[in-house]
Amino acid sequence: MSEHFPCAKCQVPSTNCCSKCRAVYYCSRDHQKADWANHKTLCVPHFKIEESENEGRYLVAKRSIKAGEIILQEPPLVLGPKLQTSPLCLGCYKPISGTYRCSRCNWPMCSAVCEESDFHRNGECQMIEPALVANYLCPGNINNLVYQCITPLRCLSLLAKDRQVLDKLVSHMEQRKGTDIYRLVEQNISSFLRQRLKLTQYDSEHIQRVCGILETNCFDIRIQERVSIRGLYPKASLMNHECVPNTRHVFDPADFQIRVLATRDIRAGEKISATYTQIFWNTIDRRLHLKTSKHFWCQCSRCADPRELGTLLSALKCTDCGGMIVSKNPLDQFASWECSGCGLAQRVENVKRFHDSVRAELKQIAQLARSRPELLENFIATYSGAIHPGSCHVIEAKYAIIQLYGNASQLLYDDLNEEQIGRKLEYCNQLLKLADFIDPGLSQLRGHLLFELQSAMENKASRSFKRDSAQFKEFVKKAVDHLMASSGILRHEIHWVDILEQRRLALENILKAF
Ligand SMILES: C[S@@+](CC[C@H](N)C(=O)[O-])C[C@H]1O[C@@H](n2cnc3c(N)ncnc32)[C@H](O)[C@@H]1O
Repeated sequence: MSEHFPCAKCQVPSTNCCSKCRAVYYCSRDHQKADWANHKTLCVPHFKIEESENEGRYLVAKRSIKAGEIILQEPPLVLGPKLQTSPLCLGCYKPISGTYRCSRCNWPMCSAVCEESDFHRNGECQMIEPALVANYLCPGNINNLVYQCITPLRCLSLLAKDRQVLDKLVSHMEQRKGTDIYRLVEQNISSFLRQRLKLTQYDSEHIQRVCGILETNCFDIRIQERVSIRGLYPKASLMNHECVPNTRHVFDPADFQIRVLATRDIRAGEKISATYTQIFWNTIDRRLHLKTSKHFWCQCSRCADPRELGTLLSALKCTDCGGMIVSKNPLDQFASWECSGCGLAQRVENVKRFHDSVRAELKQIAQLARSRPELLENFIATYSGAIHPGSCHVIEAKYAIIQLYGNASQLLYDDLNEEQIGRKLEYCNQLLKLADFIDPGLSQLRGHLLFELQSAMENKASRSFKRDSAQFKEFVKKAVDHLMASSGILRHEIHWVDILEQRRLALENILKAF
């Protein structure tokens, strides 16, 4: 995962950077010391922590940051299973086979190496009696609910210094009281820890606070398809939300360090932000999700603009005049909607109901799409007319097609016809234009879209090989350009490194053969 940059003193490729500013690299401590006289005037950290009444603490750029720069990198404070999880190893977090158990506490794990992992050894392993573990985790009948307790237990067992960092994170205790999640924590975690596992030293209020901190501040970390865990990070968890974020983050699979990267140039004084929602969701859905899960109403520039920065993701088509119906004030969840052409008014409840029904339809179709992709294509055709081609629902359907065509079994490039490949290319280009407004620069979304564009373009080239050699060469060159742009973004993610290299070699060979 570590990238190499030239040592500021001798230019030898190095992976160790100045821990204060992270802007320069050194091959050794000696060279770092020798360069200090030069470097000290330039050594300014990327960010500082500020605080406001409305937003709590947040990160602000202390100096200008270039797109692609690493803003911060740090190990997790706490790591563990999510509230909803299938049984997994508490060391490496891969699904367990059930044949190995920790020699000290009896939890199902993968191996002796996993049972020595720090979070397990210093957390639940010390706190739960092996006999009790056996009760709830008998082979072949593992009670998944027990896994909900692991990450809170790890928080409760932190050493004093780390506990101080944890305690400063927001828990939203007051807002959570009386909610479903509060009741769930009471039943499944607090009572379980105190009554079944006899951990009576922790009162219910304390356990609730820890669970609130986890819900508010955790990052989702993907382990493999359909398996993810959660992690708290002392500084990265202080990034506030914006619906057009200026960072993305990646996790090192070896030690789960987070690395936060600037996706575009950030000016000194600008907030350093992440997104807590799905990027294609419309304004109503994003704001409601943030209010229910993170307890704030987003007021960012994308939310405040009825036309969503010109993308019209949320807009509906007026059935009277064909104009666009948008909210009169998106920051007021009760405000009515109005057609910009004829002034026709719509109650917000009707708009929500319509969006909900279209979303439910798409969800159903998406489950069948691997075997029946034409359902997605029909959905796109229908709602491009009934709403408009840039509606959030149409965009999500197009993104689903991009991911299926050329990747899913039965829908590999050899299974597709030229029209289908043409549509994948068209959708990639449309979504890249959209990304320039809502997730610009070196975002993961743009990285994925460019990668998909590259593969579809290469396939188009292969198909034109016999027909038109000039066109073939032009398509391959385009594919190479898209691959380079995609590599510039995705090379930070370890599972992409080999894939990108394979594609590079494949395209190089195609060009050589030509
Ligand atoms: C992961 S924490 C971020 C750090 C937090 N601000 C703090 O003081 O510790 C998420 C919480 O920060 C606040 N927050 C994040 N983004 C915000 C925004 N754009 N506007 C208002 N509050 C925000 C909300 O209280 C949210 O639940």
